[in-house]
Amino acid sequence: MPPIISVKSLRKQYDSGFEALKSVSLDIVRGEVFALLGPNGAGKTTLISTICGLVRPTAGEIFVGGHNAITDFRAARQMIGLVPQEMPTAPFEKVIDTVAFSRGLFGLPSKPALIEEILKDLTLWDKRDNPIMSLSGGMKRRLLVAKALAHEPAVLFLDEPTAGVDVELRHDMWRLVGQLKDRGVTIILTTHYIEEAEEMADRVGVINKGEIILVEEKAELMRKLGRKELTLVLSEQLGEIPGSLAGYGLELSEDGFTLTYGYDTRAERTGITHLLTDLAAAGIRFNDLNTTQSSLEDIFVDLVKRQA
Ligand SMILES: Nc1ncnc2c1ncn2[C@@H]1O[C@H](COP(=O)(O)OP(=O)(O)OP(=O)(O)O)[C@@H](O)[C@H]1O
Repeated sequence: MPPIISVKSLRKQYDSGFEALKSVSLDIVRGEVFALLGPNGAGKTTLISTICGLVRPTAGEIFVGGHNAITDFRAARQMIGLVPQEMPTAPFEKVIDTVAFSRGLFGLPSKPALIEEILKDLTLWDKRDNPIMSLSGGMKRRLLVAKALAHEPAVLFLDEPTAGVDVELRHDMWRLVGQLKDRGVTIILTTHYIEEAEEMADRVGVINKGEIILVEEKAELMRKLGRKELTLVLSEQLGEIPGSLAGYGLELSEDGFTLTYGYDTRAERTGITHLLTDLAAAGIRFNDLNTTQSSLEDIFVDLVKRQA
């Protein structure tokens, strides 16, 4: 199946001369949830804004559902719903009117049953006749999603959907993304919260300094780069790691009471049995042990650091 979005050698140089995107190429698979991760200033918003036609690229091509987003802007834009980070100001407008208006902007006939369904899905139906300014922060966020869905887009962009919201709303957003995906909507979200990508994404792309440095299935990424750590809490303080254990690459904590052993989760032989035998031979005893697996967060920080 052809990708629903295809970005080819996209460059964006702002008028200041700053190059925010350096030859970015990326395909988005129909129906997937794609999380775009990157530190502040990496180019996430620039990339999204360029695909959505809000920022003009300096070079490169963008196709949305096969439509060239530059020469056939209207057809491409029609397929996209964009949930921005902030509410455009129309404080006195009624909730239901603003959502209906968003649909009208695309020149589509009104469809009250659809607007009702969207507002109900987003638990805003009871507030439909209230002015926007009377909504709580969380409701305003949901209203932004409702507006973006009003013209029945095939692709939904969520720019930092849960920045600065409480835990409950964050989980609501995650559930909502799941429901939309089930209905076949392709979702692209930017986030600083790795936990969010870990929770929702099928694939993860990492952007840093205007370049996509990695695109991978989330599960594959965690399998490939994931490391496990075995931590041993020692019974007695250890001054230094004995020479007989030098080959394991152990780390001794400053207080001399914790030994950490990192191993590759893919390795067939992790060496733990040998390590424990060698520890016993060296007379090192421990009271407790635990293992931890590196999270997507560790992997991400490591990747970005490597490129610094
Ligand atoms: N209109 C502009 N003119 C000049 N430079 C800009 C403009 N907009 C963005 N930039 C620069 O381009 C770079 C990428 O910005 P962008 O907003 O795309 O990053 P981001 O990854 O979305 O960051 P954040 O996570 O902080 O939102 C930044 O260095 C930013 O200062």
